[in-house]
Amino acid sequence: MIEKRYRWKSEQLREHIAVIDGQKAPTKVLMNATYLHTYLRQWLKGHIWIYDDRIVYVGTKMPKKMDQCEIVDCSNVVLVPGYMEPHAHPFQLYNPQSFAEYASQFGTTTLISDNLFIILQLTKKKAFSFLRTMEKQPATMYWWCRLDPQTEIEGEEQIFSYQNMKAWIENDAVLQVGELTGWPQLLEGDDFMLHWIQETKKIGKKVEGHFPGASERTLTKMKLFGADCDHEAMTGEDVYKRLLQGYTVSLRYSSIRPDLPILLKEMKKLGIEHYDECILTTDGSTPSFYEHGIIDEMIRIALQQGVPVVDAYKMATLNVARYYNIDHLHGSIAPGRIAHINLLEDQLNPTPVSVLANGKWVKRDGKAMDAFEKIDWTEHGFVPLSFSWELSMDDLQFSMPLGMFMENSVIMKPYSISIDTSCEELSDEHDESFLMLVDRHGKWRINTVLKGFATSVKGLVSSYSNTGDIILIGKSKKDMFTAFQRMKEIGGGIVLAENEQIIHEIPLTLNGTMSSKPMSSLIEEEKTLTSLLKERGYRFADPIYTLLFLSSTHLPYIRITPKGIYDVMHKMILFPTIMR
Ligand SMILES: Nc1ncnc2[nH]cnc12
Repeated sequence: MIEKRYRWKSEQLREHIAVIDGQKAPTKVLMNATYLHTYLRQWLKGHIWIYDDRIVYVGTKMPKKMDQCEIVDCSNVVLVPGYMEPHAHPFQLYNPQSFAEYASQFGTTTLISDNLFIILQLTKKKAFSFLRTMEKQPATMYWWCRLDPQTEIEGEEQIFSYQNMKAWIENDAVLQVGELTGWPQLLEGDDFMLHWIQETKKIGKKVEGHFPGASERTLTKMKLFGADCDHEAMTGEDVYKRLLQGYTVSLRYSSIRPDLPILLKEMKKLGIEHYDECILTTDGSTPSFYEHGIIDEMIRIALQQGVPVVDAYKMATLNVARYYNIDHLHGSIAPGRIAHINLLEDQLNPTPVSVLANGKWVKRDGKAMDAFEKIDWTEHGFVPLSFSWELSMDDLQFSMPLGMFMENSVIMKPYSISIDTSCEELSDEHDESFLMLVDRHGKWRINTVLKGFATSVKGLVSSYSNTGDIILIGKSKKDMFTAFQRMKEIGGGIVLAENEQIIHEIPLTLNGTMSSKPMSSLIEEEKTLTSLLKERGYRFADPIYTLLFLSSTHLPYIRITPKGIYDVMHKMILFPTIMR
């Protein structure tokens, strides 16, 4: 439950009215502003009054009372509403706090985020306490609730129990269910999923799909079940199909699918020049992808592709707010809205020089204002991993006949292993590596071979995975062991070892899945890891996503999961895990 029953108490609303009546001074006035009015689709000139965290007036008047009011002359800037990321996965090495803090510097001050890591790792009580803490930050944090774990785990029924689902869906900070990675089950008759879709729609919240490559028929059926939006369009044709079926379409630009420029080009060719039902998402990219911006970067691409200026901004503001039914709070510079405002040097440069979030300066004249509160992670149940079990060299036995062949960063196909895996170290002459997934509590393990990952990565260990279990990949059993021992010592993380030396590590001290460091450090750590892996023969776009999705069953064709090697198309475990 959210602590506050209403966004603003009755007495606060009376104060807002008192400002208009001249009995109280606003806290800030943005004077002589040229600002984008997303309802009128025009750039207007005027003064914007803010009281605490809310815009209370826009127009040509100045307030009667101005004592202790901060007056900001905006004649040299243009103002746009704060940007909204409608589909964040705030746990790609970063954490919800570090991501929000970093995103705010680029003007993205409202995030609607995946609850996957939270629902899998925390009790409901701890999770909701964390959500309440995040509400106190200058960025606005909303959430979406998964209906499936996108992997095969024991105890799924307890995590996605009736009580848990009901509490999550009814939580005021939760705006939608999805993404529906388990939609094939729904088509096959899963009434659990259908029930929660119905309950969600009943209370006016949204349902997001996950329909890559879906046919017109599937899109129609999923629409009939209740899906509202999908972010998996990979071509202009896909966008068209989704709009035709009445979906809101999230246009994506992410580290594994940087599709936006192509989508916009192809949309134009197909005659789609109306953007009101389109929104923009970076879909949980890995840290280094965000080096040059977040949603601001997507607006820039849209402008470069010739999208009309107002539409480019609307896709990042009002369209998102309208989709989620929160346009009374977000998406425009108008009375009643939360004071998320970006100050730009120029309407063609969407990266702001100054940013107001919840009425507070989070960036001023190009400088970060340190406005975010520090989080006590331990209090919220995010602690370094501790292990009460030992890995032994006996665990590193690889006698499986079936391996996983990487088609790209995330798509894996089954193949027959023909190399000798009884040796201590595999040759650098080929691209097959040992692969093991081991329970973070040490109860089970499953070993196979991964083809295509690299030619000379000796030992890579990661506690960063879909389920939080431990992945070991490498040519050398000794180096896999060395990396594992180091990962244990640092309380979780990604560790690369070679010749029994640690050559790189990314500590992930928040349950082994997220870093507590700021994004700027993390970007460097991730870049180093990627270049070390590339030097050793990793040839795809995103090794972090490879690690995350090795056990994710929403992707074809074969996965390594806590229940065993899993055939996605036939929905069956081919080789079960071995108890240790
Ligand atoms: N389905 C998913 N789960 C977790 N992270 C993601 N990033 C992009 N898609 C994701």
